[in-house]
Amino acid sequence: MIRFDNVSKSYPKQNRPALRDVSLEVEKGEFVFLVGSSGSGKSTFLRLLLREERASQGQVHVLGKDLARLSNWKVPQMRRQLGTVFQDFRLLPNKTVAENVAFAQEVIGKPRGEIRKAVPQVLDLVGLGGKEDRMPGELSGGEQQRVAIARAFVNRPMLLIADEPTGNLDPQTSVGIMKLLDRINRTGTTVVMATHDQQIVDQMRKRVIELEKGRLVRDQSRGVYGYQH
Ligand SMILES: Nc1ncnc2c1ncn2[C@@H]1O[C@H](COP(=O)(O)OP(=O)(O)OP(=O)(O)O)[C@@H](O)[C@H]1O
Repeated sequence: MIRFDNVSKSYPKQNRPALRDVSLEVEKGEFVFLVGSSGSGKSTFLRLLLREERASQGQVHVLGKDLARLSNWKVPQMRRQLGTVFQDFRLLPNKTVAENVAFAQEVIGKPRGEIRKAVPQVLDLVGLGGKEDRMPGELSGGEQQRVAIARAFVNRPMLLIADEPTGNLDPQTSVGIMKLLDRINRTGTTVVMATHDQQIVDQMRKRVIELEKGRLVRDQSRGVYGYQH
């Protein structure tokens, strides 16, 4: 699903790389937490997966494709197989819950009939049945994140990328969101989630990858890497 081979990423005018010599693999169906303090490189890692950034060195493979060799016109096609969820939900404020979710299908040209069927199904799955016609501003943070997850999941992505999805939520609401992400993972969707929330990481008992100053310093399921401070 994901393979990083000796990946480094340097941004212009930064005196140290955001990622340094990172190698790892994530298999289909895994649930992986990406942890590390602020500035450790988590968002950079996720941006490389989405090909919003390109590696300075090494190879990034996603869904079997070497992203450096993927032509620009093929990037949207690759991204269609990925779902994304962010801390700030990123919903369209002037569209209803159902329209927000439908939009993800419209942009990839799904037929109307299919959209009409899929949207209520996925809203039921995330626990928002009956709220189809609400506007995002009328929902709690947890509900807004459920809409965002429904939107990310409606096209049945192979890989769901979540960047601090519980960052704006209280602990109880966060637990509900994590249960939902776990359910989605159990349908076969691989999940990679960056988080600062140690409590969630402890509760969920999933694979944990830790970055520190751009280096991979811990991969819980595969032993400790030999990085010395
Ligand atoms: N677009 C950019 N241009 C220049 N430097 C960047 C850019 N994005 C990130 N960086 C730098 O790269 C390093 C890693 O940042 P990154 O955002 O990947 O970390 P992070 O672990 O996601 O942090 P946070 O938890 O605060 O979101 C930091 O030193 C940051 O300043």
